[in-house]
Amino acid sequence: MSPSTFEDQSQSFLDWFRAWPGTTFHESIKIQDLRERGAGRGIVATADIPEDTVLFTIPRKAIISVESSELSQKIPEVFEDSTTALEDADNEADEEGGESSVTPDSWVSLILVMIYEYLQGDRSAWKPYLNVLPKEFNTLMFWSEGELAELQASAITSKIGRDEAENMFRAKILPVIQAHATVFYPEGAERLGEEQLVTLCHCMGSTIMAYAFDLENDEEKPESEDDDEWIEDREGKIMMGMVPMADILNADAEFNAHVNHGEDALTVTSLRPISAGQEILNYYGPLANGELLRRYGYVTDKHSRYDVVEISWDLVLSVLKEALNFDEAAWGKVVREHTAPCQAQVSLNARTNSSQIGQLDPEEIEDTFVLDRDMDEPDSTGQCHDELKLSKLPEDLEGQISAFLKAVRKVSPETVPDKQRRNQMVLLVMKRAFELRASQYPTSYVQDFNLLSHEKVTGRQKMAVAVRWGEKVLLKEAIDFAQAKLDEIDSNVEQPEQRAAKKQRTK
Ligand SMILES: C[S@@+](CC[C@H](N)C(=O)[O-])C[C@H]1O[C@@H](n2cnc3c(N)ncnc32)[C@H](O)[C@@H]1O
Repeated sequence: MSPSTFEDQSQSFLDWFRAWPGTTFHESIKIQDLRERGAGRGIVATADIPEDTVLFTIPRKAIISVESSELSQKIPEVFEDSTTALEDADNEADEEGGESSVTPDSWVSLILVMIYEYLQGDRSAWKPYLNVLPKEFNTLMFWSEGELAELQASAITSKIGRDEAENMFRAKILPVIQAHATVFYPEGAERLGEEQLVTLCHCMGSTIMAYAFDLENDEEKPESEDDDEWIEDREGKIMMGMVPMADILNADAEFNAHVNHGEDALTVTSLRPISAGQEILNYYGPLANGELLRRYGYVTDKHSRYDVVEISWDLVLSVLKEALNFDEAAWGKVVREHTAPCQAQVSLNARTNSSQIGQLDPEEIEDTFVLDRDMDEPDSTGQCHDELKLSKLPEDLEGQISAFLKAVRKVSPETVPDKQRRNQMVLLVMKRAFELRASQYPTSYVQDFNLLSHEKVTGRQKMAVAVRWGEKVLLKEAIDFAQAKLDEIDSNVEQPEQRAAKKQRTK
């Protein structure tokens, strides 16, 4: 019988883990209930731990993957190369949120394996581990319309892809399960209906998104084709797996442990001394809070260093249009000058020359720009040292506005008389675009700050406010930064009276 309480499940999972040949679990760590702060289970130090200590070891055999699950032996044709039913021509499977380094096949394969193991119930070798995997998720895929609305103008709402994921499940997962029902369902087990299967696919897809690892080959070993069993021998298709215990670790943008991929086992080691009571933390990468929420269903203060705001070129164009105040004919001419690969470009026959005169191939025009702080990643001990501050504006945006103003100069030389004025206009346009972008969020920076600092919001709403507030902080920094640059230009520009005084002195 399955253990019923949270603690019993943790204990039975730990006992099961220890029973695998080759596992280790350091005596100074324990699995802890962290639900009070919304972090599920985690692993905490019970005594001081020195740097470079092996905290636990997971033999590769204990990992759930296409290699280890008996499913791939029962229906090998499904997991075989090229002719397989999983072959993905249109990359739809990636919509569940897969990394670009991980092919859709890896996702589909692991979802199938996880569904198979789940349906086996007590017969699965991983049952105690499956028991501690989540049944409910805070990832954006599971938020209601009302909850998503709390994210306001954050671009993360356009990246959830629930429908695309569902289409992929129906196209690639359900047919395999239905065609091999006798394999997937143990004898006498109740068959799931289509909607139940889709729900199960969502559950497994989201578990994989938040828990699975890319199974790297042994880091020390040179790559060789023969014994490279952990990397599929298809281009860039890294195998994914569910790694028991490594995925009980929570994570943050500053962390103290690292998962090493060895030949026969994965080991988790401390990157620096860890004091008794401290949580052992892994690292998911330099993710903005919006992205962390989408993939993992939580946010942290430390991840706000990687926050991003998307700025659309359409918004920037609207600022340019308002600022230039051209009539429609002149505006149309500028837009054509800016974008069309016109005669001048053809005769110049060189991209550098064409961009010098403000012309860009329509395909070169960026639709969206990303504003971020371009912060360094943590050092080798998992710590960050740089100051949380925006230190430059998006260069690609600056370049595209500048190219546009060169086109303006061609149509109306007096509007952009020289380089200095152009630089000033670029900054004015960026600043205005950032202000307009901030105004797309219905609440202000200050209102959100009050909601958070006075604990007026909880749960999903609190996480949504943290995401949108972080984006507003970034926009405010960008507005202030552009203004400081404008002030700098102003203080360097000689006023007519200064020029006259200088002339007088040199007489
Ligand atoms: C790999 S699992 C870690 C173990 C997980 N806490 C559990 O109970 O199974 C990743 C999930 O843990 C949670 N998590 C990880 N790091 C967290 C953190 N710093 N704060 C809150 N929740 C966190 C999120 O729900 C995330 O999707």
